[in-house]
Amino acid sequence: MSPPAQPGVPGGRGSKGPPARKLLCMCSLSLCLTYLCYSLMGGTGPAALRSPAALPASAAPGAPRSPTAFPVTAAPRSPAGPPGGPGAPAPSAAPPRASNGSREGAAGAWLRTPLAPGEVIAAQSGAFERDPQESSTTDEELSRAGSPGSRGGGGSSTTPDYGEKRLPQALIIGVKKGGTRALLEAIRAHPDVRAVGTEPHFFDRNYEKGLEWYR
Ligand SMILES: Nc1ncnc2c1ncn2[C@@H]1O[C@H](COP(=O)(O)OS(=O)(=O)O)[C@@H](OP(=O)(O)O)[C@H]1O
Repeated sequence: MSPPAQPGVPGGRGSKGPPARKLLCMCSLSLCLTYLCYSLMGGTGPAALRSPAALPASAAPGAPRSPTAFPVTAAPRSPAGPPGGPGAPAPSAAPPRASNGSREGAAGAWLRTPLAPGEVIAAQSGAFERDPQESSTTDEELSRAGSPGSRGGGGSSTTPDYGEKRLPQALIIGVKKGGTRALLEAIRAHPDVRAVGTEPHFFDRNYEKGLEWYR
């Protein structure tokens, strides 16, 4: 029969409480001091004064510290992002864009090189800007060149600006949203191609108007 342990006596049952609490307090205090020192040395801005509870788990005391794990000291962004990532610049291996705005250069760049989202519009507009001397023809140009009733049939089949009106040598047929416009624009980039600007819908809507209208 052993005597009951006296509180405060080392080795006693009751003596476990106070030292454990003291140890816990010391640990907490040291953690607080560590965090305070870390904030003063490396932290800047109001976020440095956040309480540890507000920190993410990766920045909690005891977790491995790294510059990116701490929200205040964000890692400096490198000027060039990862290759292929969103917003990444075009690879340097890509052929250079034509700077003189020539049709061949722009069209070639459009056809051969992957373009950044912002470049698509510029390249396309450069590629398909047509001067009056160009052989490609749009409906608007045809109607401007001919008389108002030139498509109504019975008129002359020649225009002063574009020569003889001829039936097409090739047709692009496709379902709606099948990419026919993209195909047309790609083919139209060739200087020897004349093409209508809008779909004439001859076979499905305007067949009754006849071939004179279609020319
Ligand atoms: N190469 C290629 N690959 C995948 N998708 C492509 C391609 N070229 C064109 N498109 C898409 O086709 C849609 C336009 O098709 P159309 O020109 O036939 O449209 S229309 O019916 O004449 O209005 C249009 O789709 P939406 O943007 O959804 O309308 C184009 O983005």
